Amino acid sequence: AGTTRLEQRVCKNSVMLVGDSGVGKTCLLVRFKDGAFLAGSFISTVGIDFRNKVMNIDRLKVKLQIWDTAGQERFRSVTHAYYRDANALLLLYDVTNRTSFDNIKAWLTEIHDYAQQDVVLMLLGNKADATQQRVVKREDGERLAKEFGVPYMETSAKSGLNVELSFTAVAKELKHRSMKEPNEPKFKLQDYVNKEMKSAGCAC
Ligand SMILES: Nc1nc2c(ncn2[C@@H]2O[C@H](COP(=O)(O)OP(=O)(O)OP(=O)(O)O)[C@@H](O)[C@H]2O)c(=O)[nH]1
Repeated sequence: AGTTRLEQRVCKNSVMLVGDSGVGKTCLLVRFKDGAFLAGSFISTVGIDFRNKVMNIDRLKVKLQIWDTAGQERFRSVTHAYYRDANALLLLYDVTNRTSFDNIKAWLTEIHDYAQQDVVLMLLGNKADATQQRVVKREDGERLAKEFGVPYMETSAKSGLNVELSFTAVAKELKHRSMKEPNEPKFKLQDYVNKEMKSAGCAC
């Protein structure tokens, strides 16, 4: 008695997906939650929506409440209100859309203005499967991420590339922050992601 069994502890967190309209936020969430890709016509998110997912991280249940925001400008005031409750943000651009990449700096300003100072943040270059239409090089994404000190990787909601990994990395960081075991080394999100991609033999 008195000892908390690690498996029974639940760590609850809110993760928010942000980025321009059409970058693939809804598709990324659906791929992560249901393992499927929403092919066909593009239905823009209205306002905000959320889905829950429980992940097992180092024998601990990490409950993620994932908020899918509308990228369209006209819903910006709605999403602003949700930033302060977010523990983590996945900021997406579309590698086939230069404007969505150029807008990342504006998104970072918005995050700075509205989100918690210590929010876990990761930049994702989505639609990495679309090699023919690609206009933003991986190196450009890497450079930008480095400039702002944000972990980064490319994803594809269509092929599933790095989708699980991006959410796992964020969940691990959140778990480490809230329930660090004594003598546990500090978790470095970018190092974890790099290691996982390397062991998966990812050429990206
Ligand atoms: N090739 C490819 N297409 C994708 C990918 N992810 C999303 N798409 C397509 O991009 C379009 C927009 O996807 P959504 O997920 O609805 O975009 P969103 O960011 O949620 O857009 P808003 O709700 O308006 O903010 C859809 O036509 C998707 O099929 C991907 O990884 N690869």
